[in-house]
Amino acid sequence: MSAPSLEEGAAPPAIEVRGVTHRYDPKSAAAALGPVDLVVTPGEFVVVVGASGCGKSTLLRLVAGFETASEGSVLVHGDEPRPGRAGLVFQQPRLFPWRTVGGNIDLALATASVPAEQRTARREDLLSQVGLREVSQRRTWQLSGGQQQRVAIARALAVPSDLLLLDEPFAALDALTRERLQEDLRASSTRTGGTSVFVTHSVDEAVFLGTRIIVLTSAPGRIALDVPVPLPREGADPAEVRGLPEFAALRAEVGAHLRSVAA
Ligand SMILES: Nc1ncnc2c1ncn2[C@@H]1O[C@H](COP(=O)(O)OP(=O)(O)OP(=O)(O)O)[C@@H](O)[C@H]1O
Repeated sequence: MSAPSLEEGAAPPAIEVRGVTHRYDPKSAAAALGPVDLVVTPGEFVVVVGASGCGKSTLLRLVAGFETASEGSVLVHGDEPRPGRAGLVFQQPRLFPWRTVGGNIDLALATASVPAEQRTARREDLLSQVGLREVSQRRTWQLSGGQQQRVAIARALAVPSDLLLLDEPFAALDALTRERLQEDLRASSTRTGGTSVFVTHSVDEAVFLGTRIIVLTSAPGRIALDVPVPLPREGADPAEVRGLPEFAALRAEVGAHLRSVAA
């Protein structure tokens, strides 16, 4: 028996967006997004930036399986996207306020069919990752905004998924908490090697978090810039990364593109 060729054995892309245009109103000529072509390799951390209303959330919703493209196709690891396939984090944490912090994580673990006997250890591990073990018994409404967002991130990580979709998850946070969560997310995505797509309005955040940055044009969003981020990740000190000349150069390049597509 001959060995499979590389071509046959090659894993499909994490995300494959081909010729996608999306209209929320099928009768309207106005598209919310597209046409867009985008292929994301497993392990990439893609950050999407662009003017308000250009279709960033629409792109995430198509990949999450909440919307079906009006034209073109979207595949996630070679399959049709379906809700529940990817971990999701939104700007508002959307927690269950009547449950404790630990209870929110437990629910996610149960929904993800993690065996009951493994849930406690997994919950404690996730809460440690986001620095919330000491507040496990509190109700979520007793937490600060930053803590609530960390619960939402732990909950997204509770669902074993190789794909994380994040829609402006840090937008409502104070600067210090935002920086701390950016550092946690950068480190955890480097450690786990999962694929992430992250939407933000902050160019700084895009350059710090991403391994690749996509700038969309104004509505309907098309890809105006698609650049790799040439910054160290594994074991890199966040302050040093932010101070590198390459960081400043890319921030200037992405900022200039954003201004030119908004003009
Ligand atoms: N559920 C919906 N029904 C109808 N139109 C929608 C819906 N969601 C978004 N739109 C429209 O689609 C376009 C793109 O919206 P989208 O939320 O994807 O943009 P965005 O880039 O994420 O914006 P922002 O940066 O302001 O969050 C906008 O014109 C918006 O009004």
